[in-house]
Amino acid sequence: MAVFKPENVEDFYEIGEVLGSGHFAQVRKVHERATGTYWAGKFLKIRKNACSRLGLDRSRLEEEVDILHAIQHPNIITLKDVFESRAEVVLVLELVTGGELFDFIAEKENLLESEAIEFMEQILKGLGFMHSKNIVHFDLKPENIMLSDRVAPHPNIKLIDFGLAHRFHQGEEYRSSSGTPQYIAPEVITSDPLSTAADMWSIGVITFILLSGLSPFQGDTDDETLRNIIVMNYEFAAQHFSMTSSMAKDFIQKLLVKDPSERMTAEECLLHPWIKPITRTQVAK
Ligand SMILES: COc1cc(-c2ccc3ncc(-c4cccc([C@@H](O)NCCN(C)C)c4)n3n2)ccc1O
Repeated sequence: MAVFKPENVEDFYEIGEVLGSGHFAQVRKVHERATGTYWAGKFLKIRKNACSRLGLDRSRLEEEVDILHAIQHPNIITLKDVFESRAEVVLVLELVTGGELFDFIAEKENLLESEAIEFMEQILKGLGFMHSKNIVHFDLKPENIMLSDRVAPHPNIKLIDFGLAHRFHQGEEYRSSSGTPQYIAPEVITSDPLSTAADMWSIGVITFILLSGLSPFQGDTDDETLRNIIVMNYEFAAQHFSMTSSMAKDFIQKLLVKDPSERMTAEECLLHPWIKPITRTQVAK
């Protein structure tokens, strides 16, 4: 069992304002007493025993911490410290101040293709790095993609929330029904073995949203959304995609593929002409 620092987190950090909260977790701004640096503290309630339904399972949290320790990348949030008290664990994380990509899109409705490409390239670099270490996020969505500084001309992307992430071991078969309906791959719904390809489906959905402001499979209920995914019921509606390049639509179509083995990988996405246009000299050859 992983051992986290038993010291009181408040001996080292002044606890500040709430940045956001979820079921069993709250994110707060924290001020490091020794250096004056600001960080983000993710405060998690941990189940007191296996029978309790209140709080998060500790083994799940240990996997999240192991994964965060294993992936140091400019486009993935950095974990600095972990403290544990009676029924609470605190992850001290790199603070990002640009908010969620979700809010950035909401304010702009949809992005220019050039802006979407810049964001997508960074997301794919972080994802490609994770996948190269056999780590899969399993909950990619605009809310879990944050911007370092939204007013910067080229905001830096940070992937967060590895609460559903999994590190695959050689030959392991892994199934999970967790995730957010709008973004989950068909194989998650049908409880088939999962792989890094499940993240690539989510990237297809996120790209569709970045360019149109619409969610390709969203129905009036979660059941309807899941049905739409299984039957691949989506379209590039003319009124929302009339100005979208054919390359962008080709990129999405090569990700929203039912067979996981046929989907583009993160590395293939980074070489797709929508992300990496063929240069004049390449054309001349
Ligand atoms: C590593 O895992 C997480 C990191 C963070 C994180 C890391 C750094 C950081 N700097 C600022 C914030 C922040 C700012 C406003 C709201 C939130 C949070 O409540 N919403 C994040 C997305 N949500 C859907 C998990 C987080 N964060 N959040 C949040 C949730 C996580 O599961």
